[in-house]
Amino acid sequence: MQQRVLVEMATFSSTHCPSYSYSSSIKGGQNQHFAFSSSFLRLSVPAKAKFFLQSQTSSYQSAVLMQDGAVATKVNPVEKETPLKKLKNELLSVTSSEEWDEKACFDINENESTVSITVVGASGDLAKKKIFPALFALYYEDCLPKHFTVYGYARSKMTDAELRNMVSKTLTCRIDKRENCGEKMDQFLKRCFYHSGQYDSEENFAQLDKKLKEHEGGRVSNRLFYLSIPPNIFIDAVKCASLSASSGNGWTRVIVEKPFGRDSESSAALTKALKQYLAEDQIFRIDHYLGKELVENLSVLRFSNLIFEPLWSRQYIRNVQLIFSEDFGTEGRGGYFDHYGIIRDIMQNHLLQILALFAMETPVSLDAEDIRNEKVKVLRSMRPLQLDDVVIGQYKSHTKGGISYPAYTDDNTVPKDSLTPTFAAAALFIDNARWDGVPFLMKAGKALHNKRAEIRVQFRHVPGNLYNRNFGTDLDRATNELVIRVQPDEAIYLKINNKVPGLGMRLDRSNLNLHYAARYSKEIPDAYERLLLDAIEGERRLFIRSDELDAAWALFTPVLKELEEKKIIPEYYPYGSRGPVGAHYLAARYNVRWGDLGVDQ
Ligand SMILES: NC(=O)C1=CN([C@@H]2O[C@H](COP(=O)(O)OP(=O)(O)OC[C@H]3O[C@@H](n4cnc5c(N)ncnc54)[C@H](OP(=O)(O)O)[C@@H]3O)[C@@H](O)[C@H]2O)C=CC1
Ligand SMILES: O=C1O[C@H](COP(=O)(O)O)[C@@H](O)[C@H](O)[C@H]1O
Repeated sequence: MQQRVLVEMATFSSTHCPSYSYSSSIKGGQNQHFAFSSSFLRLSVPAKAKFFLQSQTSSYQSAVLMQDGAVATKVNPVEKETPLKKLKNELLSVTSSEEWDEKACFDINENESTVSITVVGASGDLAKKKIFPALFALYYEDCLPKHFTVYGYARSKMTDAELRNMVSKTLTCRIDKRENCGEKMDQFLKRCFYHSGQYDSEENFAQLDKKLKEHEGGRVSNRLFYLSIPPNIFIDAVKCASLSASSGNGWTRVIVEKPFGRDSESSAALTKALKQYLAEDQIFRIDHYLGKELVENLSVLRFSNLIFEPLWSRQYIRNVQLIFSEDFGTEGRGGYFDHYGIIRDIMQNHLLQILALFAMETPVSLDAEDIRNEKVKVLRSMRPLQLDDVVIGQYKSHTKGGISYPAYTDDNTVPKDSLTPTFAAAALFIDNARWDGVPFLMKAGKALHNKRAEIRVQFRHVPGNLYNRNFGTDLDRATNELVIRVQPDEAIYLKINNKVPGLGMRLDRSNLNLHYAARYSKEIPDAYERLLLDAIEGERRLFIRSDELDAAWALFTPVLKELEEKKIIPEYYPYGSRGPVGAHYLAARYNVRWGDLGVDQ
């Protein structure tokens, strides 16, 4: 008996979804922009056909091995008219017709497959603020498959109409495309439903399953569960969703929100528990910073510009700074935050992910596994953070212009004697040939003077600089600095020295500036849009693999334990200030000045 495998083909057509392109991730593909389309072909074929398909990179631009040995192939869009016939003929040319079962071959076209997206924790903050608006934006941009249903699931009692009313208050339209917005919203809301249930009730999830099946109407059903719930109930929800509401004939994927544990042990326990119910390739651990436009652009900047990559090492780079600041406090999330603190909330994930993309070696390809392999390697080359290399702070109340701003511990859900840091600065090092000795400084804080996320790359001094005397004693001011402003007001600018026009010889500092708002009229999509679309597409590049997570926790767990065991008291800083002065001393120890605090930022 021949071993049989499942082959899945998706034909891509040029939809209106402009924000999405697969061209970059397809080996041998041309630079075409094409996007999600739900036309699938699923075949049960003899195993040898699988290898045939994988070799057909000209007709089938990529063949990706999926769970259970299935192969997902993406078909060249120009051939989208005849995928079934073409594939069948080509399969027949390498196998005899009796070898494959005609009955097991079925065409899952637009009318026969569906995607159900269940937002678990639909009544919560993240669902309202980010997930429903992102789903609507995808719908508005024509990026969702033809047949999709959105289900809200939570314990709160709500009717479909009440959910729709709640969701409608959060939806906005793209600034540059307001046409038919109201109409589109109504259409989207009609596809949204609600089911009330407990997170640990298989019975309640079975009821959800029944409702999903009614919407799926016998089509091949693909199901995405977005766990937008507190971490202590992740496992219950995964267990119930997987046992009682998995798809019977399509894929089932689960997006898991951070925090993924609070140290190495709890993270490993979470991974182990998740893997009781899901395979690794069904788990999509989200770090929404990876979906931000300028974070995605990091690889393009590095690997498609000749001028940057040669400079990307200890030879030319003096230090790298990863800076996150928010101009508001924990506001309503104090209960969650106090258990985690800023190092776990921002540094161990968002900033470290940016660092990994910034510092990794060139991946073999743009495939998810190749990129994630390189990220793991660089994380594993890093030295665990030392207590001496960390400064922590906590905001205290402050009155400015007659307005009084609260202290962190004024939050009712935070213990009055909490030592949880709301600010931290840290110096990290990568012990590999490229980065040996280069400090990677991180700074993250809440209730600071501004809201910003950026990467600053400070280059070395020009050796034997002919113009040294024009700079005075402050040579640092004359060095080049590359700033990648992730948010707000996305930009990439390079600080250079130039001559002030005129007869004299005065030098000036100027910015070569790629300012996104000036360069592109299109609004930048929210990170959650990109990530949701990727999860629907099965694209894992921007999600965290379990070994990445282990490596990330290994760097921070010892110092987090030490801070807690030694009950290190944070340095208090006023709400709305630039944070504790200790951050400057830490940077100074490595001859660094924070770039965001200079006169010409
Ligand atoms: N909010 C944000 O900005 C961000 C959140 N996250 C992560 O996303 C997830 C969701 O966040 P968020 O929406 O803020 O969370 P919420 O605290 O708003 O919780 C979401 C929903 O879960 C249910 N819930 C809350 N507490 C409990 C509990 N103790 N036991 C059982 N159910 C509970 C509630 O629904 P009901 O009572 O109706 O069942 C609530 O509406 C969390 O893991 C969070 O860490 C990550 C990044 C940013
Ligand atoms: O994950 C988190 O991120 C937000 C900041 O996200 P942003 O996209 O608005 O920059 C932060 O406020 C929150 O504490 C943290 O959990």
